[in-house]
Amino acid sequence: MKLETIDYQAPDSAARFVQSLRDTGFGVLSNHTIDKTLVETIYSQWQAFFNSDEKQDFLFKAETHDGFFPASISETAKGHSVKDIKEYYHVYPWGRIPDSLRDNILAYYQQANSLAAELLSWVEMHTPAEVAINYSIALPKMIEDSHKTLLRILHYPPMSGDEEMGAIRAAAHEDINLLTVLPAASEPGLQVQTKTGEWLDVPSDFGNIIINIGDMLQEASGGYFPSTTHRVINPEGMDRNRSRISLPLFLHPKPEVVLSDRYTAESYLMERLRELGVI
Ligand SMILES: O=C(O)CCC(=O)C(=O)O
Ligand SMILES: [Fe+2]
Repeated sequence: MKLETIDYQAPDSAARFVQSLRDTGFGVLSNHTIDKTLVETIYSQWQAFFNSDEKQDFLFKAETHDGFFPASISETAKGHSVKDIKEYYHVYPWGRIPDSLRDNILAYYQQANSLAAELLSWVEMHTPAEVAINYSIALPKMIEDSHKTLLRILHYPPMSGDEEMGAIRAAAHEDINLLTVLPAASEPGLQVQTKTGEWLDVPSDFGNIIINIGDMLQEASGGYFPSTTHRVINPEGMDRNRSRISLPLFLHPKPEVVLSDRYTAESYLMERLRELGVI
């Protein structure tokens, strides 16, 4: 298995992109619509925010899940017992955002959300009829005006040397949502698991956009589109002293959207959050 980078502007990009999602759960796009300078500015602004004490004024609210999640309460991946080495901030357009960071991060949210809607229409277009018949509504419609789509700014701090045994930046997991869109992070480390169990580096050239399938699309497509396991490994050598910032947008349908005979988006999300121990 190989993850090749697909030129978003190429004539056959939609077909190649959807084939890549189908084969690996991942797709990597170059030459896309997201403003790279904006991403760079966001990385440096949020690095400064995570380095400051201001983050403590934005501690997440348990009822709404917007705001800052410190490393001490950050996630333990499903099936794992050791916490990930990360802290993060949840941005929703309706949620709390520090004033000085608001304009850029919301501009990014809009850009990533529109690209994601287009990519979902590519997925819809290249879904075989016998699978598409089970989509309760068109995939791009599922996320239209959704208040649930979440932009997470992740900060993986430099390694201190006293991390818990076995802890890594992000333990192996699958995403819960429909699709995840993220710009290649400020440092490498993201890996995807192949069908035969090996770990493959996701190309991390700055400027590329990485897209992966989440469990909700797997559920809605009756398993046709696989939600693949991925993780973020710890840096080695001199890179241990470096932080890593990444910016995944998790596309979530409106709560009432029917995913399958078994689940709506809301019932699916609640079940998964309970398993994660975050509600
Ligand atoms: O930091 C990354 O590159 C990926 C993070 C991730 O997989 C997640 O937050 O679900
Ligand atoms: Fe993930």
